[in-house]
Amino acid sequence: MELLCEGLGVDKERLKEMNFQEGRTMVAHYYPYCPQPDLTVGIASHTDPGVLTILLQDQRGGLQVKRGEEWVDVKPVPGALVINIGDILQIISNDEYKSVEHRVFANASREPRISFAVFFNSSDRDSLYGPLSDLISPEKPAHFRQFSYTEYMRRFFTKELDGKILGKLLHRLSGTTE
Ligand SMILES: O=C(O)CCC(=O)C(=O)O
Ligand SMILES: [Fe+2]
Repeated sequence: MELLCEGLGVDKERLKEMNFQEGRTMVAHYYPYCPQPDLTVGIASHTDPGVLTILLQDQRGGLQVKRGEEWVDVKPVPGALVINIGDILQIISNDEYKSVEHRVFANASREPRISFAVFFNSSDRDSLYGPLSDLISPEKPAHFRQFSYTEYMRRFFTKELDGKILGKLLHRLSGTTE
């Protein structure tokens, strides 16, 4: 978190106040062998809703991230952690950081695929979030409106996972703010 604040040039107390460490959740994923991997997916394309995700994947592979219009394999490296930027970081950084769209193929290998993710989310569900005031200026107005985490998660879970939903939900510049 301190590195993030340094990168953004904002006071580290600003992120501490948001209690993202306390709102962390760990999830274990188990992808069983899929005999017809061309007919389905492991996890459909999505961005993670929180601030950051730390992910440990095993050696089977299958995780991809979207770079521009291209899907790129995230090759498993023993002992390496994958850090994903989530939607909330994109919002509070006023688009300085972009959340990453990713997906997982169905597991074609006979052995199950296992991954562990730690999601850093807000623990304070009712406070209002939006771009940090230090990052807003006449040259760079707020790209997102204010919202509570409860509102954001309700919208996240009532939409199907379909690529990047954040722009459609809260982005002021896209013309589709709901
Ligand atoms: O299993 C993986 O490698 C990715 C899991 C994931 O994207 C998620 O839990 O949000
Ligand atoms: Fe994810």
